[in-house]
Amino acid sequence: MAFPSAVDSSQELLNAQSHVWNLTFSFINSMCLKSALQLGIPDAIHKHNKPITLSELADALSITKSKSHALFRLMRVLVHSKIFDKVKTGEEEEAYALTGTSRLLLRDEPLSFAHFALTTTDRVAVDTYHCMTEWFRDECPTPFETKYGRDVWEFGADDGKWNQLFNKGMTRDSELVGSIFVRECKHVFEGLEIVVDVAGGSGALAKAITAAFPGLRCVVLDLPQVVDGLQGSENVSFVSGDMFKFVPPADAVILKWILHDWSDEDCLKILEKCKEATVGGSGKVIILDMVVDCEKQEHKAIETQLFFDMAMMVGHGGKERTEKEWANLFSKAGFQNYNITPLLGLRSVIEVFP
Ligand SMILES: C[S@@+](CC[C@H](N)C(=O)[O-])C[C@H]1O[C@@H](n2cnc3c(N)ncnc32)[C@H](O)[C@@H]1O
Ligand SMILES: O=c1cc(-c2ccc(O)c(O)c2)oc2c(O)c(O)ccc12
Repeated sequence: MAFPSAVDSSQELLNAQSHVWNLTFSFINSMCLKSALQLGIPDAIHKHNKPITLSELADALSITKSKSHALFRLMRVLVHSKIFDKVKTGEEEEAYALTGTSRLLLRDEPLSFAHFALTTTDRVAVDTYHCMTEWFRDECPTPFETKYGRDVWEFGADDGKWNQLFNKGMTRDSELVGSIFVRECKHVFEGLEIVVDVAGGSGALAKAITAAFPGLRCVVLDLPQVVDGLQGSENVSFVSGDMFKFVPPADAVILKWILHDWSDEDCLKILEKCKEATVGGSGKVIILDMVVDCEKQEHKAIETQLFFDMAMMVGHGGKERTEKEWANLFSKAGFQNYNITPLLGLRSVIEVFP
């Protein structure tokens, strides 16, 4: 039998096969996480107040008796991927406990990541990856459009369930990011009286900012399906509209997790509207997004950024950008200067000045 030319020993062949097996089954990690969230495993362990045994967990989740061995196997994968911990509670007995990761997955915690994980693993999003190959050969802007015949925002206007799931995931992320942003980046808000959060979703970031800086007013601009019916407050107001057409005037404009959704061409249009909005072009734009760096970061962080980049390509026709790509964009949009402050894990605050 002829071996492929790059594989010149049995050991290398077996390693290569194992590597391919691992990659082809990698989606199982996402699907096990999704199932754990849908079954409510993190919440059941939390509610138990101490490590929970398999049979206690099966009872708490109302698992069909004959499936309890399947639950053991699901938990084994989740312990392996460090979502849960397995601890000894007696001579023989073992029980499951939460880890730092699963604490973030509790549904009703203020900074829960559960809704976000349920959005990215939802069938609506996952099915688009099956269309990547078809998309490479068709004329559609994104695999999302190859699959659904319209873009993700038009889809959200039609599909209330997806719209709600997506917005809830974003809201929780903005609560998490907002709490850190206002604590770590006070300097960003100095001298500002009114800011617009462009495509600011349901206003979670605006609420965090105005709570931390009571002298500040924040206008949240987003599409009708997101902001219609939302109640403002003394310092937060909602405007329904299209950021490609009009951005309300302000001292500064915030764009959190917006520009990575769009192509360079669309980003230039958005930045142009933002520039016009900042008092005749003299205010700054505050961007919260990733700055990709494939040299300085460690392997897993790079992989996460590359996954995000694919998600942006598949879902939106957007991309994650390196500092050089950001700088290029700012210069083309007519800005003179920028300043990057790493904020939270993989994301940074980028202040852009006219
Ligand atoms: C990825 S979400 C980010 C939401 C929010 N900034 C956050 O980080 O939680 C992108 C947002 O852009 C909004 N959006 C998309 N197209 C828009 C447009 N043309 N004008 C205004 N908002 C838009 C979506 O409705 C959505 O809320
Ligand atoms: O994790 C995300 C996932 C997606 C997403 C949407 C539709 C899809 O079909 C898809 O495959 C992925 O959208 C995001 C987004 O728009 C953000 O700004 C930030 C994070 C995400």
